Amino acid sequence: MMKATELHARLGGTLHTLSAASWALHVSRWRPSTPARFDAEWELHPAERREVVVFNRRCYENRYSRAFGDVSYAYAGQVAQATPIESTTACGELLSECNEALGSGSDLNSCLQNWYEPDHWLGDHRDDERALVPSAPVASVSWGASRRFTLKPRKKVPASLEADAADSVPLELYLGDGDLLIMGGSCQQTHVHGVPKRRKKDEGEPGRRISWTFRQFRAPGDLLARKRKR
Ligand SMILES: O=C(O)CCC(=O)C(=O)O
Ligand SMILES: [Fe+2]
Repeated sequence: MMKATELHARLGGTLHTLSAASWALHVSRWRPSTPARFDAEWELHPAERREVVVFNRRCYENRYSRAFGDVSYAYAGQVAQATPIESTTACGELLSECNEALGSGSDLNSCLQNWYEPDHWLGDHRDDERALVPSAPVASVSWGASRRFTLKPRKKVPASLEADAADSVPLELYLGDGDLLIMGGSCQQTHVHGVPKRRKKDEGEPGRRISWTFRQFRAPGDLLARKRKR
């Protein structure tokens, strides 16, 4: 996997150091939308927000979301049924462009697409499902209205991660139309991230936003092999 500094040299943008072993690379206006493409993608949002179980309570997600990829995966207490990624869709195009951007060896293979109305948001969390390849970066592409995106050091990290989490700092970004964000290193172990509720003082006009988050799941056989070892 390419180092952060190499990726930065290749893609430009701003490289943010988050801790001794975590970083985020933000490239503005990497693959911008057009009004027609944005509207067509917006139409694809599921009719209902997903019902999820958080701390044993049923609730609805504060956004629309849909999983794409070859694998169904457990997410916030339920199993999201993933739809295969078609190469002709925006999701498919952006997935191959992200893999190309990350360089040879990159094998992102799944997507969580999110649709946000101006009053939608996403709480702090880590993309740390057990089925993900932990060393693979997480790449996201945003379209539409700019939204605040926050990365915060975890309050407590296990002893095994203390070295990686050394010098942890928070980061706040605005993700605008076409922006690429790559979270790398130990980011999913050292930090939580989220898209907070919009505030009046936030940058930009309130509007709709779509994001695609690309991640790498282990091959199913690999997951089984790991389960057996436990
Ligand atoms: O909408 C975003 O930029 C963040 C999405 C995200 O963190 C996720 O889907 O796990
Ligand atoms: Fe996430």
